[in-house]
Amino acid sequence: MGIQVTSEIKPLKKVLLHKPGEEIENLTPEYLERLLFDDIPFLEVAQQEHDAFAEILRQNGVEVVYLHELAAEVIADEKIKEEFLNQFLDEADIKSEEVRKNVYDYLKSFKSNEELIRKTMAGINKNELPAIEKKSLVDLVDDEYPFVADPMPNLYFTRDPFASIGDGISLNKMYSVTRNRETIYADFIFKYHPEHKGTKRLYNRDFEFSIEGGDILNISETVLAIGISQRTTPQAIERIAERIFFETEGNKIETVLAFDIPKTRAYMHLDTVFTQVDHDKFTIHPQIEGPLKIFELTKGENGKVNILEETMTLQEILSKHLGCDVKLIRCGGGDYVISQREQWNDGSNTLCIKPGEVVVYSRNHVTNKLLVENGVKIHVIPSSELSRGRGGPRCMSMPLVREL
Ligand SMILES: NC(=[NH2+])NCCC[C@H](N)C(=O)O
Repeated sequence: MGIQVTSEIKPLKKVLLHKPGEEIENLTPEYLERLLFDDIPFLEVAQQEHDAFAEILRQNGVEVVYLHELAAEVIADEKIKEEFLNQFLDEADIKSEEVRKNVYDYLKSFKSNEELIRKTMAGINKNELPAIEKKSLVDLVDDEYPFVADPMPNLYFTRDPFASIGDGISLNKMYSVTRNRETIYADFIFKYHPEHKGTKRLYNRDFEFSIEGGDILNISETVLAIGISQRTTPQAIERIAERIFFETEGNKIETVLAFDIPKTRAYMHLDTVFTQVDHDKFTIHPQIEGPLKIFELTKGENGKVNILEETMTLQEILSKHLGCDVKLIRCGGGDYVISQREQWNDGSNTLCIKPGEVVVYSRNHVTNKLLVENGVKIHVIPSSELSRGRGGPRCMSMPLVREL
């Protein structure tokens, strides 16, 4: 079936996850900020929490597939493996030819493709490779830095490197250098995996401007919402609208709604400030109620995208495009301290698995109680360690198939 996602809430059938691995143990205080973490999770517990997340999904009829497994299946073909290794090495920012050669030999020595993929994700420490004789200036200067290839600790946020839209994907150009390498895996899966090759690309990783999956919400079959955020640029949104309206076939989307949101870490993606939990209900960051600046992009004449600017409250804009009176549930109930705390721990980032049923983090107990009071069924997962990466259940999942 490939990709089939036309909503945020219709019953989830198949989802892509990544269980955090050794990449988390390669975080050190010095590089936390650049790697977009605020703390170092305890891996063993993070993995237990992640397993609990996957188990709840399975118990609710969702097929769970893992990123490293799909990628390993792709590189079972020797020619594709070669291409993958070269791509990985090209983008790993390896400073010298000799080191590159050593990394290549090292990766080639892995017997298991899953372990090989895991290694590319985990990062490669200098001490895993044979020592080189330091001849070039760069080898001599670069002595302190521990890695020859950086870890990719944000991989467990599978929501961001690509996004399912209808029967296609947006293969994203990421905002940060550290996350841009994550999109190599999806690139190969959508190029070569038997179940996914040939999937329509509404955006591509070699396009110029950044866009991330956390900003992309399938409001309905015909309306796609995208945040103009710290991570996603207005240029990328206009480009994806052109691709949808004029350059690719079979799309049902008639309106791309661009939401102008603050460009700060607490608001990093659109899904950090609101997520849909039922036909007519959303959880939100209380400070996003608006009025907000919204841009409606629609198909115009002669290959031009029409843009209509409006100022509306979040309640008005969502009601208008869903065709019903939408209720907004405030994260933390709107109390300043509680909402700041719970939103920071992704209290408004829930994963809807069917209308009115969501997966939430245990630590956001005030918001969770409010959801229940509002008739939403919650599936609670442990959250001490996973939450340290600043992403919640929606960020940690990429739906591949939802019921139509
Ligand atoms: N869709 C999301 N909200 N993703 C959250 C990603 C968090 C990750 N540490 C980052 O900064 O990129």
